[in-house]
Amino acid sequence: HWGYDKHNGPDKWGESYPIANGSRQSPIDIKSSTTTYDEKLTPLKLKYDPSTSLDIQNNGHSFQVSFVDDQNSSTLTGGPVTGTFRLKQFHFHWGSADDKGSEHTVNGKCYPAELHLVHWNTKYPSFKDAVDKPDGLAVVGIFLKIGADNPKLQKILDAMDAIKSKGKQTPFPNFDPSVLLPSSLDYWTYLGSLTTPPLLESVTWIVCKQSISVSSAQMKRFRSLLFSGDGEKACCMVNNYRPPQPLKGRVVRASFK
Ligand SMILES: NS(=O)(=O)c1ccc2o/c(=N\O)[nH]c2c1
Ligand SMILES: [Zn+2]
Repeated sequence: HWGYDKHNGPDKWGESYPIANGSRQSPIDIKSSTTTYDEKLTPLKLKYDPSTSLDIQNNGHSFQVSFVDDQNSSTLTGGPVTGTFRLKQFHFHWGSADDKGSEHTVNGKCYPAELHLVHWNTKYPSFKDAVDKPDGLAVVGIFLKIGADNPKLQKILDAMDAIKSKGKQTPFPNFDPSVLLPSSLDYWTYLGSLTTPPLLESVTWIVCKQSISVSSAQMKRFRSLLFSGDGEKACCMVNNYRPPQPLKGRVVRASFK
């Protein structure tokens, strides 16, 4: 099964998922000097209802908070997208140390972690129907930068003891993902893919320019999660990020000057 170590990691994914070498793969390095400001880009509108948060789980390659998505209660509209996208889940990617861990990079700079808020296009009946369509998903990426303890992460960190190993899940009610958003929603946007297998080229990426903070101590707690399941040889969940992929002629637009 795919993973992030030498024998099943990103360099090997192409053997089972040939789209790994496709024309719109993610993540990418965002070279700010080659992005183009697009005045037609409207502000991102994120409307989240905390009562839609459901549970938090360790799925063996990250941990994710899932949301009830049978109504337009938590949505993304505006920005580069047309129509209404529903929040399905959010998750993170991080490194084994503070000098790496993000998937997107900015002018070659890595961040210690990256948050992904995953939304699906309601022109399709469900996430499963949307996940393989070229306009199926919109993922908001937010960088985490080392700084002061971020109190907004506390609820997530406190739930980690209950989901230490692969397959563990626990209720996670009344969580408002808005608390994880940076103060400015200026963004870069480009057409890309899922950054994990099946690497489907269905994502409109919306990467925020402004990061949120996380402390080194808080990052250490992310790294205490396990890729492995109970009874398996313990393997720390670290470096669960795909490196930047070729741009292949794509344009990255900026919502800001
Ligand atoms: N890491 S990512 O590109 O945000 C992402 C988002 C949703 C996803 O669903 C997946 N399999 O069903 N992989 C995946 C990756
Ligand atoms: Zn992700």
